[in-house]
Amino acid sequence: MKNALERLENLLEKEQFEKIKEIDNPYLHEFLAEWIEWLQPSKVFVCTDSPEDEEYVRWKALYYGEEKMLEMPRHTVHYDNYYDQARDKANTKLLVPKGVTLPFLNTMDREEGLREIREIMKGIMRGKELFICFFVLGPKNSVFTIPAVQLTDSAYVAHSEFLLYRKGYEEFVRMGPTRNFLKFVHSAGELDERKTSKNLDKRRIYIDLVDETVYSANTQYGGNTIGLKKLAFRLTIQRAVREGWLSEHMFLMRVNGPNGRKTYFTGAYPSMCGKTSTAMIPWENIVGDDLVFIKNLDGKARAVNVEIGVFGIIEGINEKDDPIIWKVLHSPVEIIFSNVLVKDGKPYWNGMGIPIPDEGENHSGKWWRGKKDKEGKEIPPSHKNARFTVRLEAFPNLDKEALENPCGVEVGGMIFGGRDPDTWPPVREAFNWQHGVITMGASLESETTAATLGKEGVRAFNPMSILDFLSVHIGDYIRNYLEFGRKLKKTPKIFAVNYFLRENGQWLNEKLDKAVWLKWMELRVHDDVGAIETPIGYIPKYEDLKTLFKQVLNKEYTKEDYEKQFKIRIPELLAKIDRIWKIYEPIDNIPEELFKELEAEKERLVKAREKYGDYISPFTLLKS
Ligand SMILES: Nc1nc2c(ncn2[C@@H]2O[C@H](COP(=O)(O)OP(=O)(O)OP(=O)(O)O)[C@@H](O)[C@H]2O)c(=O)[nH]1
Ligand SMILES: O=C([O-])CC(=O)C(=O)O
Ligand SMILES: [Mn+2]
Repeated sequence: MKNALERLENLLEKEQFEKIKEIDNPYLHEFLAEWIEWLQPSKVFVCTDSPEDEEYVRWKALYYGEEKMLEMPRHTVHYDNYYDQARDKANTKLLVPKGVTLPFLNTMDREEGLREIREIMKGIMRGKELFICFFVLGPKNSVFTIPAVQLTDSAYVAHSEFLLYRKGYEEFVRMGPTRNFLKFVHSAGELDERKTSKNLDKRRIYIDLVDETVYSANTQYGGNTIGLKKLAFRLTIQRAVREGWLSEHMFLMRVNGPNGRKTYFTGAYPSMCGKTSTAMIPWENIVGDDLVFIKNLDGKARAVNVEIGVFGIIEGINEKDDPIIWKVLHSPVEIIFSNVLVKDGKPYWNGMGIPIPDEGENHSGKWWRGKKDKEGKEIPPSHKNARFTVRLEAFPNLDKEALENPCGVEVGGMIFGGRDPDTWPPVREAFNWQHGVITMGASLESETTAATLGKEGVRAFNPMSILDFLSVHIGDYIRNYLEFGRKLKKTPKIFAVNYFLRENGQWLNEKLDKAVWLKWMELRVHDDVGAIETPIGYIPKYEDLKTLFKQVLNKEYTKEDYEKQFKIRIPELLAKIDRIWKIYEPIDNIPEELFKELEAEKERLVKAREKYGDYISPFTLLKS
């Protein structure tokens, strides 16, 4: 039997083999040889960190038709199959050894899963080119760095990764023999004439938690295919919980306080619930918009962006609400638009605030206004989950120093939030770490969105905004969070926000109001303003918000708006605690602190109701 390197020498052209040989890692060689033999591509390309190799991938995405050029230089468009527009939860499974049970999670017996996915992927790359790419998660040369290798037959996926992640070939060369890397094997499968995945009935995303490998087949949508994004996320959550740090679905941003003070915030909101739009708010600075690692360094919580790019939702991006993104999307920096409407080489999307053509090409193929799909549903110009992929360096508001710092930035505040129509106020601060982790993070609920296949607008339990990505027992995950805070010398303050309060079908807040909540939280981190104590935490005083609304947005903030937004809604809050309690109660291995915190919060609410009634004005609490 030949060793792996000898097999690779036979499988690869000389030039490609030389690149692999540079990396002295038998575990990598074995993995590559095994999978190249199994996938049977007709051609293999190995990407080093050189600009030429990246250029090759970019060119191949056009050559194979997975991307098309747009009018603006460096802009391309990519389409996913009409039925492949979001993360496929049903076919995404965690492969676990027999006997392991993980509440809420979609698991499958590992042996059986591996057998099935291998069967699906056998020879799947015949006639296709395989790209082998190396990246790292987090900054290079740092305690946060996690290397990963991606095998894919989609030049679009590889291209996306070049925009979203730091290159890692040199890191693999430097590391030498180690098993300490994540592995991703993806094939878009057979493509139709539009170059979109055809065999959606065989779409599978299987996550092998034992071998830290993720397999993805017969799909192209980024959330199902970009290995280092949500696929790696399952693996890094497992590592984080084992090793005592946090791997989270969060943005990371700098909020600018008085006198040049810089305060960093993370924000965990579920998919399509405002991470990107918050981190991109004018006046502040973005570090990241989706994935964050947080470690205890010298007793302080320090955070890094896992990525260097944005795979952001394009719907609703307009010049007024999102001036920064708007400008970038109209400048000749490298961008992949996905699932938007294209007419005469220009991209269009729903809610862009300018007239949209009545025909063109979109995620359904040739499109005209009024076109219906097979289900009889009218097809909008762009898909709700249509996205843009771009490097952060394109943004003038990027905090470059924070992005590049190998030690990350100190976290001043951590925010949790979701789509909640009727229960939580727009912003509030937790009494302490445990109170925040339990009643804000672990109690998060949010209405479902188009980021996943299935029904939208259904209120769903989504602790820490990671339920779709969780890969460990929820009890272990929460326990790790609590312990992480206990070990810090200084804990970040915890906040909860809600941008989505509705009354009679009307939003109670405008999109930019969040700018004011951010400034308030920044002041609270440094104890610069007071607050009103309520049964569910501290809320802002009217006077402080009035000042901030004027300062930040030049808006008059009325007492009526304040009262409507910040009244304490006792029946809804109690009903929510009941729901959350019932979710956790039957599960074993939930930390007892969780039930204690919920019980205490409930008691405070019941007492307040006895004293003040069902709906309490913040002015009433201020006086008491
Ligand atoms: N009503 C309302 N909608 C908002 C607000 N902020 C963001 N949105 C909407 O939320 C959706 C976008 O959220 P993003 O910020 O792109 O989502 P994200 O959390 O980054 O999501 P992922 O990339 O899927 O993880 C868009 O449809 C926005 O219009 C707000 O303050 N009010
Ligand atoms: O991963 C994706 O598909 C995009 C994303 O950020 C999310 O869904 O949270
Ligand atoms: Mn996300």
